[in-house]
Amino acid sequence: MISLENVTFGYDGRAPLLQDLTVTLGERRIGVIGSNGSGKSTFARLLNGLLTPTAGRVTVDGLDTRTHGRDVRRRVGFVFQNPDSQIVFPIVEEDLAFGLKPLKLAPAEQEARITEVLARYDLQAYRQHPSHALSGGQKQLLALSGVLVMRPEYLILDEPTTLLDLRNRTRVARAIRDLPQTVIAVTHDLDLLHDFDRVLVFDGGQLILDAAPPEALAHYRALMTGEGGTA
Ligand SMILES: Nc1ncnc2c1ncn2[C@@H]1O[C@H](COP(=O)(O)OP(=O)(O)OP(=O)(O)O)[C@@H](O)[C@H]1O
Repeated sequence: MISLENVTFGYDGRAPLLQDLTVTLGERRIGVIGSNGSGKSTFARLLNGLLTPTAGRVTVDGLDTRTHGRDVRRRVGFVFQNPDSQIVFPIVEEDLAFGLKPLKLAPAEQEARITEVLARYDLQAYRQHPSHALSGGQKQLLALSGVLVMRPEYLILDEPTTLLDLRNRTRVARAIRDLPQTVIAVTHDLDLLHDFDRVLVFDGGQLILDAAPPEALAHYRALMTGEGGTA
């Protein structure tokens, strides 16, 4: 369970973006939507301690992100919006192996995990390939694979499908559906959210609605298009 208690957060020298936010995230599939600049990525980064609150606290299974940052980041995997911020090694398999290092797995287990995740996203042929020479979508899949291979208990995805074609978008949607972990996905891809358990809608740094997908998506569509009523 991830809990935010009276969380306020502002970037250095700026007025608070999020103010006095209290919310508990326990469902398996939680979507986060809202206009550009509404605070979604900031919210996501608070969930694994990449950012810490200016006031209030965020806990993951009772661990405070401020005081237990390392433990929290081990439990909560984060896939960045821009895969280039995540891919650090020049060769695909090295990049996957790097994330596994701290887990100190037996070599056979490490090998099995890497092979499985590459197969899942059709990247087997790119195992020895330079990471920087992958296409944008393949990089997004590699960034996701690099986190999945560590099997964190929670997974935060910031715009996981922006660069993907329909086949890969479907793959990622299926992966999200089938993963046993809690997944919190920030997205503008509303189709992804239809079978989610819960959707949070942000606007101007405020959590304006916390509801099941039909209600949240209809509200968001009306907000964005200026049309009242349902979607
Ligand atoms: N590192 C930063 N330093 C200062 N301000 C920032 C920083 N990152 C984001 N902001 C500001 O905080 C606000 C919210 O940004 P955030 O990235 O959380 O929005 P978002 O809802 O994820 O947007 P998008 O849909 O465009 O990705 C914006 O006004 C943005 O300019």
